[in-house]
Amino acid sequence: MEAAVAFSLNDGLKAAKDSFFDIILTDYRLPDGNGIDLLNTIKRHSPDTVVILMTGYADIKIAVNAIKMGAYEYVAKPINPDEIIHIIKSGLESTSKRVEKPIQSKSPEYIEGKCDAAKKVQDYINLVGPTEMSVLILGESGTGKEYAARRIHQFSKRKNAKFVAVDCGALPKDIAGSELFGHVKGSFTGAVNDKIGHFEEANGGTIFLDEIGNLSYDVQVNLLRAIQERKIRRIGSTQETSIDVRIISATNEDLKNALKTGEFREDLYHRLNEFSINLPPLRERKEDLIDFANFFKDKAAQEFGKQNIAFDQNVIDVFKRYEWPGNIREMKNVVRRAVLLASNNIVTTDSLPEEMLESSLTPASSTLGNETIDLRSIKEKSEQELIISTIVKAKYNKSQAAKLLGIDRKTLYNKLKQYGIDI
Ligand SMILES: Nc1ncnc2c1ncn2[C@@H]1O[C@H](COP(=O)(O)OP(=O)(O)OP(=O)(O)O)[C@@H](O)[C@H]1O
Repeated sequence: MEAAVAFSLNDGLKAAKDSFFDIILTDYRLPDGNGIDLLNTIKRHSPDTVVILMTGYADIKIAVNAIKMGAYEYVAKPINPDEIIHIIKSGLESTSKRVEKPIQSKSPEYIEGKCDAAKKVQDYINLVGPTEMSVLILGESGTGKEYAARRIHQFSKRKNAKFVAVDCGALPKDIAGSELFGHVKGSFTGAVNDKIGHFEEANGGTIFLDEIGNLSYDVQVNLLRAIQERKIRRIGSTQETSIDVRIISATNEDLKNALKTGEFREDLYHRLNEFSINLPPLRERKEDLIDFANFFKDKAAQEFGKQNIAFDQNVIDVFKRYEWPGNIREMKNVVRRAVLLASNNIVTTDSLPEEMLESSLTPASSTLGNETIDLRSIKEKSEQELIISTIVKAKYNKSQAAKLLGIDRKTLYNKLKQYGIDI
């Protein structure tokens, strides 16, 4: 296998135009653009190329978005060689599987959760599943909207028919209509064959439209017609085909604004939203956090052939304090990576991204708000920050941290208590 190196977005795109790449590793920040620009162009011209995005912590939200736009994986810096090799291998395997894999995939294992919000979600899924209602699932990125949609499908009479998931956010605008409704040969440049769309493919089953906020106005019009008339017309065709598809859609943005500005059609919104379900972010699912962590740990252990892996208590503490902006998906990635890196069967904070440790340690008292800042509070604030960064540096070993700070262990504990730092 050959590798090519490019140092800018333009050089990378040029190389990708000249030859086919199985896999592309790109930084998010490039001198003349960013990795998302690269991803967009690559996915358009070469959908089978696996794209892996490398990113610093501050870009994690962008990275989560990148996954939705078709990136195979994102890797937080600093890059660990074992980890990147593993990801490249599984990325390459995924392309070879993709060729023969039908779009409908078998239902993944599902954690219901026991916190109140999760129980409510489960009750709603049980209730609405067997009906024919269109369901709109709301929730931040990575909260499990697609998983919930599959669950609804499983609880429906359509469970033996197809569940077709379409990420509307990843559909290039100019081909979205053809992807959803199909086209006939010659209807536009590039339409070299007749093609059935996702709606026809899902006939008799359920279609899951993720990121509906991204659908262009034209596609919204066609979608509304498909719902109202239960018929679709392939692009370039005069013939209509009857379809019987249940629609579940999802969005992680507040559509209210798009409705107000007219970017999203209100009539379509009401058709899609006969019933809505709100998925809570992971940071609000404290009771379920450890169940998820253990679930992903066991899965990763199985994947990497490791046995009896356990979390160190400090890891659990960090998990509980961290905000999880990428929600369940982020946890899955963090745990999978940590299990891969774990030595001696214990996942320690050494295997967590450093930035995650730091951000989970910000003490509540560091937000000084609009209070008058006096010399004492400034001194105390820098003392707190120094204590925290030293504890992180000492990998949570408090004796070591005390030594580095030039104080004894007891004084360190007193300071932690005084500042309310719970490590
Ligand atoms: N209830 C669950 N049980 C087990 N794993 C889950 C559950 N919910 C989500 N996950 C895991 O989290 C990942 C992200 O879930 P999913 O793709 O459903 O999120 P999403 O909200 O649709 O994300 P996006 O907004 O980015 O499309 C899944 O791949 C799965 O591994």
